[in-house]
Amino acid sequence: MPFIEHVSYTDLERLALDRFVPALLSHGFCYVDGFLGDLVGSAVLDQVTEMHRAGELQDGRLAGSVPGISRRSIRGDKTAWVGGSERGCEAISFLLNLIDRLVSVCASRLGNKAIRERSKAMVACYPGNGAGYVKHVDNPNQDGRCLTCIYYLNKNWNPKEHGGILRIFPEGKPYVADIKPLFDRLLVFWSDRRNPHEVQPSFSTRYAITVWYFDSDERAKAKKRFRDLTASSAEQGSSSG
Ligand SMILES: O=C(O)CCC(=O)Nc1cc2ccccc2cn1
Ligand SMILES: [Mn+2]
Repeated sequence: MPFIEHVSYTDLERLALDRFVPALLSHGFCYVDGFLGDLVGSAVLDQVTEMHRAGELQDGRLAGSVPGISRRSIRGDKTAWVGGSERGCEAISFLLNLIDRLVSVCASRLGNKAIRERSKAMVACYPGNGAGYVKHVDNPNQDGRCLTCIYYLNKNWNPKEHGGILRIFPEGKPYVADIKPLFDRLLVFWSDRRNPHEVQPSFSTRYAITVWYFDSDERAKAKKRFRDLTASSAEQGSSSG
């Protein structure tokens, strides 16, 4: 059996191995431009703008409502959750399939991560009224989310005029990363406390699609903790009831 000189990797695998894996291991985040190309990227944008026009994007929810503080002052996005098989989401589904393949190539090289499942896709729109998203960590308490992947859809975005920068504050690093939400840009970062981030006030309509990939072990433990929590609170309820 002759030694194989080189295994021909697809562009996607090259992207994963040469760009995303090294950057995630050293900086904790990585983004690439031209992920889908203009034609397919524009098809995704058209489907998202149609969802917005059709009123399918609703105010983003907060974990707990804080009396006296408007939700909008914390996060001003409007969102819709998409599985990908809905009618009119074919281009979004293609995007999700590509990100799935990218992450699965990365997963085997990102240490002991068993990344086998993900959330639905969250289509988000900041309406451009100055709303943003205050500094936060996506997964501060081991809920299972391991990687955050955000695909941006904003053509001719000028931060000086439109704001809307995603600022990441990488834990323990002496710098911040200012990321423009540019059309056809894919950003991936660790969802945990390594990457606090904020969306600065946006003054033009700002679209993005986010998916979270789970570490199956952490996810299973989180689900068990939740089951035990609900079981014990139900017991307390019945005993005190
Ligand atoms: O659009 C961007 O550049 C990032 C916005 C962002 O951080 N969104 C976001 C949205 C979330 C929705 C539900 C739960 C947690 C969440 C964490 N982050
Ligand atoms: Mn976030």
